[in-house]
Amino acid sequence: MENTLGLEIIEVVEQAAIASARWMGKGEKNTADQVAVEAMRERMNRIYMRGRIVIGEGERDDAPMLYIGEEVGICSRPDAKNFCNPDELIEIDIAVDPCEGTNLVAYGQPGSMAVLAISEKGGLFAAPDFYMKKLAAPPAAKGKVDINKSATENLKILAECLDRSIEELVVVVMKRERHNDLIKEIREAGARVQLISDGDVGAALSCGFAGTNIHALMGIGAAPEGVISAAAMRALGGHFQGQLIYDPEIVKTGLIGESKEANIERLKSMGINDPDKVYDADELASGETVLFAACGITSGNLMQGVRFFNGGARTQSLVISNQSKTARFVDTIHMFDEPKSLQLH
Ligand SMILES: O=C(COP(=O)(O)O)[C@@H](O)[C@H](O)[C@H](O)[C@H](O)COP(=O)(O)O
Ligand SMILES: [Mn+2]
Ligand SMILES: [Mn+2]
Repeated sequence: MENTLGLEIIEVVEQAAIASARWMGKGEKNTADQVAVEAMRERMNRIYMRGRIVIGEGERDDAPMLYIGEEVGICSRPDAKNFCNPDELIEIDIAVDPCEGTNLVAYGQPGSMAVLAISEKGGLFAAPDFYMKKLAAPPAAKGKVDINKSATENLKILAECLDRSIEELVVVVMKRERHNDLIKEIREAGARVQLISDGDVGAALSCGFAGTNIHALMGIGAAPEGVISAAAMRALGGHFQGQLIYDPEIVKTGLIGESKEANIERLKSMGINDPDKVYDADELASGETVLFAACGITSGNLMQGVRFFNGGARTQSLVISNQSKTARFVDTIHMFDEPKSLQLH
């Protein structure tokens, strides 16, 4: 599954990032998102694969493209037999966020990226469009920190695992009213907090690498992004746990239905009978093969954003595979027409 797909998905995220980056700083988040979706879908549909979107642009936006359940890839087409033998290809599930951090792109802020995760059919948790309480931490703390423990306890464990003091830890938390108590607790425990407005996939991913100066992600973000983060952390060997949040009182945004009871029913109808279950990375991304790819739209901790020059652009991407056990940073020059020069950096 991995061989050529690992290379093709780089181009998928690159094309989405380039399209979105053209709208960087223009204050139009919907356009920045839409062009990324179109570019991602267009490139994805040129891959010889039988893919199905399990996490996509679906529920929140009622999107017409890359919606949950959409079949993608040449070998999913009705006329597939003219191009490939679909029976020889395994079916794969795909989780996408063509523009993760649409606000970041629209306002020219750091940390936005085009991302996707891939596994065999059934290998990615088809998370409902709910919120998710998340805990991400570096590989050294895998299985040691625990989302059921308090932030204070986890910071003590994390400090031990990373052989540093709590004061030397940085925790990323989304700047939301629902996190006021969490932020207070982290600060009182002695750690430092990096508040972000958007983009918790990038924050989770940053925990997987030493040198980012980010040691944990705590708090509540969106569930689909949680699955994508889990896929990356599973492939990297980092820690990730997620727990669905279905009580509108907790998230304080009113975006997940009117009542806790109705949400529990909705989860049941999706086959989720234990709404409080804590999922770890191996459950959210359970497939034998898990591939993750991201391309920076605006610059972040791990990747530079898209840099346009006369006739071309330069991108930086990251592809992680649990099979080849590689985290590959890919630096690409894209030649649109005939550039007068090729930008080296
Ligand atoms: O920032 C985010 C937005 O993603 P996108 O719409 O693709 O640009 C995600 O990283 C977050 O996980 C999440 O969507 C956010 O926390 C939702 O929470 P809220 O803004 O409080 O409704
Ligand atoms: Mn997102
Ligand atoms: Mn998005």
